[in-house]
Amino acid sequence: MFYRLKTDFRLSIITLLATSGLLGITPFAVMRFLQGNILAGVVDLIIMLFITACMVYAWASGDTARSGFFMAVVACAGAVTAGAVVGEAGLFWLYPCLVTSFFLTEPRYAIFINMAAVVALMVHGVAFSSTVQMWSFAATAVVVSCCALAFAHRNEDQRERLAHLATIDPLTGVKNRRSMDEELSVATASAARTGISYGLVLLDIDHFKKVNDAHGHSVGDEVLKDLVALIGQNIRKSDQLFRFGGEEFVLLMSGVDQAGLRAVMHNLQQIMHKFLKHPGGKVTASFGVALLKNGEAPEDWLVRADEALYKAKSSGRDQIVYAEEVDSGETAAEPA
Ligand SMILES: Nc1nc2c(ncn2[C@@H]2O[C@H](COP(=O)(O)OP(=O)(O)OP(=O)(O)O)[C@@H](O)[C@H]2O)c(=O)[nH]1
Repeated sequence: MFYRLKTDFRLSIITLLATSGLLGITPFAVMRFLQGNILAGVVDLIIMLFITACMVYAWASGDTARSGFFMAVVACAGAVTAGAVVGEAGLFWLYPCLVTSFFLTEPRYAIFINMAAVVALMVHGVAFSSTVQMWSFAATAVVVSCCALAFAHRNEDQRERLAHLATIDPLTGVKNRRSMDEELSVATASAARTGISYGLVLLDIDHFKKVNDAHGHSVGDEVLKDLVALIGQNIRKSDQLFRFGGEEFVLLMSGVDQAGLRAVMHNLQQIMHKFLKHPGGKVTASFGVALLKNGEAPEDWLVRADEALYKAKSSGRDQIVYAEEVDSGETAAEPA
């Protein structure tokens, strides 16, 4: 539960608004029934019921876009009804609703909902004691909405940037290990559902420490960037490259069979031989390749590719080793 609240921003806003709304409205509902103002009490009850329904729907379905939209509509409609039924005192409820609209639903919907709420109250008119008060209310409602829009927009922007930073390797611009874990799970689930075959390549640059030691870390960084650019130019759009860590990368390919995988790997190795260089000469890499088995878990798949990579390293480096051959005990290193 706390995990969902931490990771789903809109769900947390829906929960916060619903909880504070219920806590805030309950005493007024009780007071109105005690004072004999049955209509206002029933309105409060209906609003509370709708708010609860929206929150329960959001938690149960995970569809926070729809429940957020309805929550914004319910909150604003409730505030308008409160203004219409209890008059001036009810107007204050609209302000928090105008602000939260922008956190519950898309800006264009929030603007529309907020405008509709303000116009409805103005057309009804009964809540205002004078025309000046009515226009002051309209002006302050617009100012509050504009500030909320700007704040929500900035907040969304920063959340997107943070999400991007959390999944991208800053040096090479490819996705990081965290994204890889997610994508491997997606791939294994998709293979089980659709039967599409997936290939996994673990690639490790050979003697990279020597490149750093001999030419400096910045040259090493350039080699990593060149490698990523080179691979990016020679794989399909649907293939994904991840930085596994240090000088190790993972290439995830979809819709490949054993023969296709061998052709791609051979081509990649040739291209690296031809184009990947540092000031002292050629840069080579070792590859561990594994085709996803039926029903295999992502961790086991990765372990097989890692074992193949280990074999490639121990067989002299600059080699491609296929996990199937390691499994069957063949000496599988494919020489350069
Ligand atoms: N320039 C640079 N170097 C890095 C980066 N990340 C890791 N390294 C270096 O990569 C080197 C990896 O060294 P090792 O693990 O010994 O591997 P290796 O020298 O490639 O040897 P083999 O893999 O056995 O062929 C270390 O020197 C790290 O400092 C990075 O982002 N930039």
